[in-house]
Amino acid sequence: MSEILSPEQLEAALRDIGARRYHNLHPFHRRLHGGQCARDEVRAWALNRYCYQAAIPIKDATVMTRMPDAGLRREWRRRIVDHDGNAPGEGGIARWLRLTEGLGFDTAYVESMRGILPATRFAVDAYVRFCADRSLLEAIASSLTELFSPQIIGERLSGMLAHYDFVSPETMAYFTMRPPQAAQDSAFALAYVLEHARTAEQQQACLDALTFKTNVLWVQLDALWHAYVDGHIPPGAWRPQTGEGLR
Ligand SMILES: O=C(O)c1cc(C(=O)O)c2c(n1)C(=O)C(=O)c1cc(C(=O)O)[nH]c1-2
Repeated sequence: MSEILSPEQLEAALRDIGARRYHNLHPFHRRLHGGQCARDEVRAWALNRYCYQAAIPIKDATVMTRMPDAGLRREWRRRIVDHDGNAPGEGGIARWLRLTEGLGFDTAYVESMRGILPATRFAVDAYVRFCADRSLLEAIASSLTELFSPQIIGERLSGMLAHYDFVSPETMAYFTMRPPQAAQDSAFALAYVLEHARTAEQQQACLDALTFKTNVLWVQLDALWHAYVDGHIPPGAWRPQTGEGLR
């Protein structure tokens, strides 16, 4: 049986997973941030990523149903408001739609999710299901990829604004708002995991949950590359050549 890690060792092991497996290492992100993506590749990325964004508050509502403690729910519900806002047109999802709109998409088409890659759907569904089926501790640990997101978002914002004339600070506003929210959310989730993962089994389950989540993010980029860089677009997914979904 493996040894129980100290909180410091557990944190180091979690951060090591990020260093080795987070999607900033994926070649699609290098291409996106480095300015090598064609406009349709950026469009495909934003379209597919909408599916992830739209599922996050559903995931967080699912996590909240597992929380017996009002204090914990009060903390967690902020995540839902961050994405949904308190009124139409506010919040992260609305800001994401400003990006897809700025890239030329019809918003109703994006919201319909008709053109989403099957792998995106499967990965996103797997994340929501994971948070429904596993322990609360594992569900919270699976959100810890957000420890690593402020850095990638910073690289994305500066890289994309420098390289692409079809995005602007206004259409990329999602990424200006997100890092402080992610830092606050992940600090809370990390403190929770370090406090509650006491046995070696629980600690290993948290490490596995974070590994699972890095895979959720990674396969979405694999699928984008296969479809839109290599040109193997699956049946039913968005086809740039047809003008489908574009205004
Ligand atoms: O742009 C990114 O690379 C990135 C990564 C992640 C992540 O690491 O899961 C999230 C986000 N963005 C994000 O915007 C977001 O709202 C978010 C919520 C969560 C989560 O697991 O609860 N991850 C992420």
